[in-house]
Amino acid sequence: MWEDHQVKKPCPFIAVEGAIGAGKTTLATMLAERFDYPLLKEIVDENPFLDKFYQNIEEWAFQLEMFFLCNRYKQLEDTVQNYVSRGLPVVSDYHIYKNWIFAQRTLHGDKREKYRQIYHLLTDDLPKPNVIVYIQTELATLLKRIEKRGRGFEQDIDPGYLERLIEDYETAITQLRTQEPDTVIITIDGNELDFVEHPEHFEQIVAKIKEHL
Ligand SMILES: Nc1ncnc2c1ncn2[C@@H]1O[C@H](COP(=O)(O)OP(=O)(O)OP(=O)(O)O)[C@@H](O)[C@H]1O
Ligand SMILES: Nc1nc(=O)c2ncn([C@H]3C[C@H](O)[C@@H](CO)O3)c2[nH]1
Repeated sequence: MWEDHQVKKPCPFIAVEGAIGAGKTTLATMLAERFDYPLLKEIVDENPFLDKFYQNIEEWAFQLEMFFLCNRYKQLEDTVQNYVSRGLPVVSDYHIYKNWIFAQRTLHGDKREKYRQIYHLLTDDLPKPNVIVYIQTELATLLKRIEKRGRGFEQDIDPGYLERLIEDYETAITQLRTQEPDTVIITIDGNELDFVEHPEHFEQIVAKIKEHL
């Protein structure tokens, strides 16, 4: 029974975030299994714009960002309906804010402004994750992981683009801490903690998350 002074914690809605290849899908999958929560996973293989985008970012950015936004909006709408609004936990390998992080990097001028308006219209009233697990990584780690995963269209990604995204993520996480003070943000050192090879590293992450559930 809850005493008066106890505050009931919200149902876990956990998002794993980090730059390209940081290990979001890997960690989110492991967490979903460990906590026995459903996993909300990004669809990559059916994206018709990704390889074109990496060949010519200027030309394809708007189509790609809109595609990601609409897809994630639909996925999250379903997730809210099936889980969040029913008080059921869920773990996701992205946070919707990621759309705006990327769009600010890839879109400029009029297109960015149009995107910004649509982004807010679609996402402002969506329930947001209450726990963010942020995998912080340096460039060398990302390059290694991208190579290891071996997706053809990512092999020629400009390291400068990744470097800027690492900085964009740092800025975004700092902003989220201020804008959403009730959201728990757990930062993981993705260079030092290897939750794939070292079970004890995974246990450390699980223990940290459990403190907030
Ligand atoms: N801690 C880790 N140690 C070693 N390899 C890892 C680790 N985390 C992920 N990997 C490997 O790195 C690659 C990228 O991982 P993953 O697909 O989970 O990244 P992601 O952040 O979801 O990527 P994206 O941004 O493209 O969605 C995969 O081959 C995965 O097996
Ligand atoms: N431009 C852009 N905007 C996004 O919202 C976005 N989300 C993911 N990605 C890229 C990273 C991986 O290559 C690949 C799989 O995550 O897709 C994105 N690229």
